[in-house]
Amino acid sequence: MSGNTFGKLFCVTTFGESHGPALGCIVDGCPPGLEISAEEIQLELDRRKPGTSRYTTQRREADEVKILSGVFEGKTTGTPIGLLIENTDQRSKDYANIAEQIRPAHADYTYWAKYGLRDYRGGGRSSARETAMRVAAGAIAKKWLKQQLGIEVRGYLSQLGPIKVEKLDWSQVSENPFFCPDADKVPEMEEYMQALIKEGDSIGARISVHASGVPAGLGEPIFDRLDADLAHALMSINAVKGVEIGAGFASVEQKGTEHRDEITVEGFQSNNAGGVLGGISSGQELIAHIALKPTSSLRIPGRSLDINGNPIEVVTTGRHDPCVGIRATPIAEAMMALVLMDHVLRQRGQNGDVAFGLRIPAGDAG
Ligand SMILES: Cc1cc2nc3c(=O)[nH]c(=O)nc-3n(C[C@H](O)[C@H](O)[C@H](O)COP(=O)(O)O)c2cc1C
Ligand SMILES: C=C(O[C@@H]1CC(C(=O)O)=C[C@@H](OP(=O)(O)O)[C@H]1O)C(=O)O
Repeated sequence: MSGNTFGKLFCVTTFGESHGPALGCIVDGCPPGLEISAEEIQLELDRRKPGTSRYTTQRREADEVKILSGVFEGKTTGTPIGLLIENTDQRSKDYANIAEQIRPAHADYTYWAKYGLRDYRGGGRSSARETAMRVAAGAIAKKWLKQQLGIEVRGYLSQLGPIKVEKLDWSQVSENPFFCPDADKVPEMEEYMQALIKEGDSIGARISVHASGVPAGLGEPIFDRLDADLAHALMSINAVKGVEIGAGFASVEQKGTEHRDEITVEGFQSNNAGGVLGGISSGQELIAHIALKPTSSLRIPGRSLDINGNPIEVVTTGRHDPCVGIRATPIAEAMMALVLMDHVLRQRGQNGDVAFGLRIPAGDAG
């Protein structure tokens, strides 16, 4: 298997390269009867697409999605859903000069080592352009989760380089190109990015994703723990170098009395667990964070080798995101939604829709 499919009962396979004619995916396992339209999927794709602000890659793609199969008279039929997006603004000639060069920190070297050839036009298959299809599939999962269980998956930019976001106002997230939930931080981010773009350098970022309305009991106890599947899904996004669930690495400095989420009749009093205990959802908000590395394609010269091992100085042309994290929020949301839908279907398959045992309120902590 070539590792292009994600999920067990709800599976997504993607195909396509950044500069090929099109990108596509097959979404398999979606139950019949879900009302879904290309327009609804488009709304999610428009949140991710390139070229929408001066702080992202200037490649202009409409990312217009076509539904090829699996939907009849506006409803899913239960058969594979085929989705397609045509590439329209490739400008592959911009990459001719790096066809035989290895960009440090991109996938050029490892694709060459594994396959002995690579599509150098843009990042080829390794370009995050592929994530458009994950967002399209995620739109289906989001709609189904909301309709079936009232689950809502939302994300935001929680840090851009040195700028940390402390305030979480969900109404602000869609009001700025950064997905920043604190309006007061936006001017600082703009100023930071303008200086960075002038320099020609790039920067890392942190994205946080929450799912509300997740019932207790989703997940598996051992290998396919909900948190393990979530970490897998989020780590599979290009440029992700770290995943945290709940308190994550801050747990290292916590004492047990601080970390344990105490329970009263009102519910959980905190959410350090991030909504998962023993690999199974606790009914609290499911919370994850990801660290994205700075973009590797830079116009500032850097030392490297060509594919024959000769020392070179790489200068990358083409159109690139100065901070890939700025566009990663819808992708992280999509991956969380895909995991949740898969686990809801698995729970129903094994246990029916029955809620067993005590239900503890999520509490104010989420
Ligand atoms: C939304 C998004 C946009 C990206 N844009 C670029 C880009 O414009 N240029 C680039 O070199 N890398 C970009 N990347 C990162 C590369 O896709 C990634 O570094 C590459 O696939 C190598 O994989 P790795 O970083 O996960 O090891 C982007 C990643 C994401 C998630
Ligand atoms: C086109 C998109 O972003 C691209 C992600 C990307 C990369 O290396 O990941 C590199 C750039 O494109 P190319 O593949 O042409 O080098 C970005 O513009 C997109 O997200 O739709």
